[in-house]
Amino acid sequence: MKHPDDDNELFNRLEAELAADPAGDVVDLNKARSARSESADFGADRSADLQPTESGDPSEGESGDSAPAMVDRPAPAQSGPGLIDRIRDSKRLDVLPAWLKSGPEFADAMRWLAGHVGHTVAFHAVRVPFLYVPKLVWRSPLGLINALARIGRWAIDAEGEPLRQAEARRENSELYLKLSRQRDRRVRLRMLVTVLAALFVLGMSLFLVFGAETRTQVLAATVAVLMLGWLGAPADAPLATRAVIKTEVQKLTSDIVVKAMASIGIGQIATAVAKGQDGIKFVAPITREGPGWRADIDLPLGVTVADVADRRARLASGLRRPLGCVWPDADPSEHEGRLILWVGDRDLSKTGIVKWGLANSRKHDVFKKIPFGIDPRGRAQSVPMIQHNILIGSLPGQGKTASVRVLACGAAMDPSVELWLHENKGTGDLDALECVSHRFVSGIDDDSIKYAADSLKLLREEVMRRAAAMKKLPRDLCPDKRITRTIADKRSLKLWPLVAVFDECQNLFAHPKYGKQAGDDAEFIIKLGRALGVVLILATQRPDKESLPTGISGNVSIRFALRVAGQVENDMILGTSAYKNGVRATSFRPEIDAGNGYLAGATALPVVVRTAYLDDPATNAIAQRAHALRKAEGTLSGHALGEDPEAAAGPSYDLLADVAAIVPPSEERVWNERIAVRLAELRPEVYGGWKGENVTSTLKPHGIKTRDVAGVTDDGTRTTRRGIVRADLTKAIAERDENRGAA
Ligand SMILES: Nc1ncnc2c1ncn2[C@@H]1O[C@H](COP(=O)(O)OP(=O)(O)OP(=O)(O)O)[C@@H](O)[C@H]1O
Repeated sequence: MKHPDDDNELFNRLEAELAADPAGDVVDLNKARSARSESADFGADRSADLQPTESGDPSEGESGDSAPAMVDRPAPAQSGPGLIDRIRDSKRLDVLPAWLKSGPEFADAMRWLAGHVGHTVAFHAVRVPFLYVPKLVWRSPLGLINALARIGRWAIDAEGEPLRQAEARRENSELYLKLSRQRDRRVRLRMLVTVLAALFVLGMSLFLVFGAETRTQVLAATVAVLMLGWLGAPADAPLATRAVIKTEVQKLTSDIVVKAMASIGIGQIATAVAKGQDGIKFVAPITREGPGWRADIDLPLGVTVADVADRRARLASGLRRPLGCVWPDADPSEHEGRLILWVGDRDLSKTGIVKWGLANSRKHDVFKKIPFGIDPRGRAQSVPMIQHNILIGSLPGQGKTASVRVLACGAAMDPSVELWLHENKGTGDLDALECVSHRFVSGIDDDSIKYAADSLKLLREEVMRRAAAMKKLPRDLCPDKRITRTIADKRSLKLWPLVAVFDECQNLFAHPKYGKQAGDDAEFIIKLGRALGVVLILATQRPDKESLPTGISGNVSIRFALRVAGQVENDMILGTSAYKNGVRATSFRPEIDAGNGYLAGATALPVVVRTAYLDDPATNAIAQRAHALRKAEGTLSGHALGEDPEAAAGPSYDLLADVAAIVPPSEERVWNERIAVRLAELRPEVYGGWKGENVTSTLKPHGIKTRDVAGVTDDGTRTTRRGIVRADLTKAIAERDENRGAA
């Protein structure tokens, strides 16, 4: 294997540092060496350039002060940090492998090991009485003959015969006689041992036949038969077959990688390889990582990981592996030309069903990441939900709904989450979770689309309500102005996480009547709702401008693209320039790669993920657990409690929250006429045309008294008009929330 010799490199640098004379002419040792080594190729062209440098004699060039102009400074002086810095910057490899440090991965490995051992034991246990014992009995006569033959050969020293014969043929009489004498001595001794042993065996046999108990006889006969059966086994037919057959895959070597890299059409690599060089540099030994091999490679200058990712199919061909085994990746902690080439033993699509990390959990905290699937290297991948919005897209039948289901189940397992589910395909893919949904619809008809559009309208209002409510929270409770677990757990604040799923959202956004408004609302929610605990999960099978407004596709933070048709769709889901950067969901194969997609935004760099798969029974089981949890904690609401969707879908607003939103805490007293104007600005469809009297009459039932408030008119006149004190409003809101919390 070809590896860099870091020590050599360091010594070379030291040598160069010592050789460097900052004041005078210096020789760039690296260049000089490489020039020498390459002189066979470039001798004629390069000699002219190199001569002044190699000579180091200014008189050869211009005389006096005008020393030869050095284009390159000595490498160590300017080309990077010094020795200690380089050591300090060097990367430390993990003391423990990743699977030992991660609880779930360790548990997974142990489960696999236990399963493997269990399988092997069961495999052989079943075969002992039905296969292995009969085989041994069958083979025991042959075993007896084999044993006698071996003893006979040993007694007459048959193994020395070829040697003696050879010496006889060579007519080497002295050596032959020596060997013959040795044979005679041996045979005498061995015959004696054999006769004694035979007498002992005969005696034992007579004793066993005539003198021993039946149990001893049976035991001795069994041992004898089994031993003879063992000795009777033909060399090419072992008694036990393997319980597990290893799928042998060729070890990944540097030669294979170099050849493959030279074949993918990158000029610099191909030219270097044609000249007998490598073209690429291995920065670490090729090692096993997960179920595959990992090679860390420095690409030639100017070549990026994206250039290799573009040619993944060619690389797979060069490596003679299926496409689903070959995963070129960037290293986020290194430069653009550092390639991590991971070559799996098995095609990712043949991994089978990936078990969901929470399949057997009782409860989950949505503020933690939600397990989503595994990457090609077998590492668990998860998706953060709070503070994010998620966009999923693919061609039909590639696994969108399946991935939505995983995320929805993750949200459902946190009983504090309010779940709004909209599945506008009408196939009932999310029906299992209906029992825990605050709002739920499944259908493609106009009513179902309207329901989903109403949800977005309601969510928009909810976002505004939450913004006002967050403003009022004391700084110590909410230092970052964003929802935390502590805030979410204070039920009276009504700021718990709200996860709204819109599966097949192209049917909503492209709807002639409701689509435009729904798109605007969704964009508003995506931009503002993140910090307020409102999470949108949108899945579409038609990522184009009409079906997915650019305001949405441009603002979501987490993106998951399963197979898509082309560059435009790819970039709509994964973000601008994703395709150009080599993140290409077009490379997934139809159907075969269902469930495999590029996940962007959840990790530093986009990563390929095979999602966990929850079939109907698994989803049902999770939904039932989530229902029981919500029931126990009293968080079932809306649709799950059988509330009338129409009533919930009607226009709704919270007057007190709205007044609190438009009267800043610094304004202790405010005229009602000013409240009316500001309310009309905030929500014209609700408060348009209101006067001070409307404010007076609607606030009265909430216990907020209107009184005379001194103030200054817009033209500067001091006067007194009817208004409210803000402290009364705050008190009324607190009382109301307390009552609701108690209910
Ligand atoms: N993670 C996965 N692992 C294994 N198989 C999967 C996975 N995801 C999806 N599949 C397979 O792909 C099929 C289609 O999945 P799904 O219904 O989620 O696709 P879709 O993209 O939502 O399709 P449509 O757009 O037609 O609704 C599933 O029935 C399943 O067989």
